[in-house]
Amino acid sequence: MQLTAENLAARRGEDLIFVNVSFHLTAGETLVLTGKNGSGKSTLLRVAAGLLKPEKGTVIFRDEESPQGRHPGEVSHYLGHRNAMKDELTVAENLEFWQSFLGHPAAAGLPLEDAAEAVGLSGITHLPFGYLSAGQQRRFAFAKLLVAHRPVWILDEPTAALDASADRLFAGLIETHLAKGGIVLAATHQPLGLKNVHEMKMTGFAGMDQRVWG
Ligand SMILES: Nc1ncnc2c1ncn2[C@@H]1O[C@H](COP(=O)(O)OP(=O)(O)OP(=O)(O)O)[C@@H](O)[C@H]1O
Repeated sequence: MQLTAENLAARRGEDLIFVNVSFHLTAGETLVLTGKNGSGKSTLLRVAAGLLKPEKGTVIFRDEESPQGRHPGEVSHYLGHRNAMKDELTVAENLEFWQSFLGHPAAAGLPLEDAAEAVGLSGITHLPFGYLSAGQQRRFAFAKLLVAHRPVWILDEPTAALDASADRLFAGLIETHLAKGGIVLAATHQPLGLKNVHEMKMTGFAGMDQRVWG
């Protein structure tokens, strides 16, 4: 399994945000994007998730099922700054929606209550999402990644609004995903405590600088 980006460039409005961004990740690998506010981290993640068209370049996912390659958006979970949950629906209804929308019967995820337990919040999935605290909401947004299996996780500031125990819990869930051969592409200002992580420091239009972080 591999995720490859070649010479990506992206524009927001009139401005080119970055050019010549390339990376190659195989099963079990993580790329963390760092860089100051506005340097293009979210923009690159949105391009990888297929939510934004690149100005130039390609990003392709390949595995045994699709040796010719497919867009990673088809096989990714995207956790953005927002939680992508409806306040009026219960947690269970939200997760059921994502399970059927993102799920692939051949590679089922966890049952809802198991996913809730995995993020440390069993027993409250009957509550409307809007009743929950910011940290609880973020934990359930993360549970979305567990109810349907997808090999690539694209995470934009996954630990925003979380306490230290949730940071560790998310790091553990990410480690488990990587140990099973998953791929992670994440933007974060906080180290996630992962090992052997590649770092790409976004520097805006000037390009980027690649090194190992961990
Ligand atoms: N829809 C848009 N139209 C025009 N410019 C935009 C749009 N969305 C983002 N930008 C600009 O693109 C640049 C990159 O934004 P991006 O959100 O990718 O940065 P970031 O590195 O993720 O920042 P942060 O650390 O603050 O989350 C910023 O200068 C931002 O103002």
